Amino acid sequence: MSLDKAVERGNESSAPMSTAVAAVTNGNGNGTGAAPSNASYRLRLNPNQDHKAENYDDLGLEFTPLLFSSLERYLPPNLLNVSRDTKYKYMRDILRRYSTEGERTRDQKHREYRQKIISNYQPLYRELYTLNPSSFFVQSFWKAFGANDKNRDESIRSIMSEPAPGVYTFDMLQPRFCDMLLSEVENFEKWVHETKFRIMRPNTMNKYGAVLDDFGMESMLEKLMEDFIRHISKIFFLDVGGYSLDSHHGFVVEYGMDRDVELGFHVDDSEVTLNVCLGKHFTGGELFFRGVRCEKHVNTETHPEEIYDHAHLPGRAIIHRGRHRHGARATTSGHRMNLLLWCRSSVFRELRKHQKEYLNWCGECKREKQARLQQSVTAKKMELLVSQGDGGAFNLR
Ligand SMILES: O=C(O)CCC(=O)C(=O)O
Ligand SMILES: [Fe+2]
Repeated sequence: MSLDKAVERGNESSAPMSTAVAAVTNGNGNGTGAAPSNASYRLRLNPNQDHKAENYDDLGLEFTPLLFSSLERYLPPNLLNVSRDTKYKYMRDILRRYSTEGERTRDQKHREYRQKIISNYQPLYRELYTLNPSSFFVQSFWKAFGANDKNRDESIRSIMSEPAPGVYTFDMLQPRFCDMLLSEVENFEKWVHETKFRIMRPNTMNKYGAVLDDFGMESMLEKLMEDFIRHISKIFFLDVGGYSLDSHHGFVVEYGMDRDVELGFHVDDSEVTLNVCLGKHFTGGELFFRGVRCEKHVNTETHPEEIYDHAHLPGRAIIHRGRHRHGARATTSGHRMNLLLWCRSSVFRELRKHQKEYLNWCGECKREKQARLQQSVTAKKMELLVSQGDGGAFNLR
């Protein structure tokens, strides 16, 4: 089985720039003032949580305005209270070092595309666009997140099943929420059809489905990632970024005889993927998993213990590493829609560039490491035996 990488269409590098790591050079707030030379731009290692950031909505041509509000908390202390314009220029110059002009133009076009949809599409259910845990989630799910830090981990663990290593399932969405989201997507597609608006599909492997972030659900899904998925990731996916997830791609996929039928074997462009079935009635569509792999080992064979098939149930979620190879079998009757949240960590991606060998999350790297260890233990044993043998021979002499 050869494998594809499901890549977000038209927005392949949409993870935010890794300001938290790459641009950060000192943690002691020794900023250099309002007009530094290119080499002396500094950001703090940790954000100033008490600082109230400015609004940059009217300056959002080159980068998304939210990026400036988030980055402002990382400014050196002597820059926090200078004019908004000075802060803007300082941050813009830093951000420019992390993308090419082509990438910036593409991002800008994408923002304009979203803006065009959002200002023309009339949502069916406005309440879906703001995260409301008590009406979105089943009680067991959102209650698990209410505990304090230490108990939270325990209560999250208590609602999870791990049917195969690295794959977790749990009840998540209320039936009413699933129905409303299905209707909202149908309503959006009706609008797309009527207005002949050309929309971008969720990724390179789907002809159907819709990107929820593109028609107004971006901040709701970001909150879902920040307040819920990051906590899960901290417990189960520390090796691929854990709590550091900081951007997402949220979409629905649609299957049926008149839609996409199946989804080929692939890895996601994410560190952690949340996949929740919304319904409606269907047969087939099971997910199949075949082990976690890094780029180098992505096409290596599957070992029996890595084989796992998952049947979808409306409202039930499955969460896994993006690099966990998987696909979806044919939906043989009815209509299946699933909510997908690909969560990414810019910190993990930055660190990953410097890590060349033995990735602890890749099944094949782990096996190779184990084999090397075994080899060196055997070699050591041989060495000892030989030297003892020599010794023995010497004694006999
Ligand atoms: O069909 C599904 O439920 C899986 C979708 C998926 O793996 C993806 O979009 O990355
Ligand atoms: Fe996938």
